[in-house]
Amino acid sequence: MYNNILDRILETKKEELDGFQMPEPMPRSEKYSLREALSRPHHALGLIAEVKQASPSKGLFREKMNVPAIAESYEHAGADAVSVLTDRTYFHGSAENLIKVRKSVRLPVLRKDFIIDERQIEEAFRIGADAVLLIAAALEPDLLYELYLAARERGLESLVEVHRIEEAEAVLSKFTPEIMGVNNRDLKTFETKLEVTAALQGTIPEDVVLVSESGVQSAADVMYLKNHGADAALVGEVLIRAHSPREKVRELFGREVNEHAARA
Ligand SMILES: O=P(O)(O)OC[C@@H](O)[C@@H](O)c1c[nH]c2ccccc12
Repeated sequence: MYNNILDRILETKKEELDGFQMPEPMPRSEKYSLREALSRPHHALGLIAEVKQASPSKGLFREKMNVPAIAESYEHAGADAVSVLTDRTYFHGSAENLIKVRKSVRLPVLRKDFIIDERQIEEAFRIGADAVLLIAAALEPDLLYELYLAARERGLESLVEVHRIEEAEAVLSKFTPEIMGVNNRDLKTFETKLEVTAALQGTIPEDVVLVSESGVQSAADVMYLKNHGADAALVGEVLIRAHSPREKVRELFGREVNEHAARA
């Protein structure tokens, strides 16, 4: 029936959109640029730290999540941006979580969801997101480009996510996003291999900010990505599971990685 989890998620998303309610616009605070933040990161490798309570592959990461406290600890640890899952069904996310993060940090906030309809872009704008995720595996190139333009019209940036070279080439044959994500997670097996980022670095143009997503577990992983073309990493599970997200960021992105980069 589904050749991967994404097909199942997208079917649910389409049903959810039938009952879609557009939220009232939040008062917009300052606009933060994700591209700018990732172009001059606090550490040797940029960091988008993720607020994600559960996932289809791993289940629940935490019973309860103090979202403002987690977001603040990310900011104090030197994250360059915060990614917030707003998908409710499979990730226990919510628009409310994004609003809480928006109110807690002075950083770019990325809306992480399965966006297939312009109404979700308008919603992202209204709840205070600075950027949205657009998943190439979920969108035909024309629709992906339309949603990218719809985001840009609202002053929102897009992180265009690919899983393999063919997807990247299909996107790049149409337009060049300012920020691209390489998702190291195989949507069929849920296995993550950081080599996926290394394999794609030659395909993604130099002037595109390259974010490696998923599977980062250690400082060695961060150094590997730094040495294989990534400008930033998007990290969720290890941070959300950590007793102290702030300590975990320091362990993964801190001194050792900065010293290594300085020597390189
Ligand atoms: O928890 P991890 O392995 O650090 O992965 C984070 C992030 O990359 C992952 O949550 C993700 C990447 N792309 C997505 C698209 C939808 C939902 C989730 C994602």
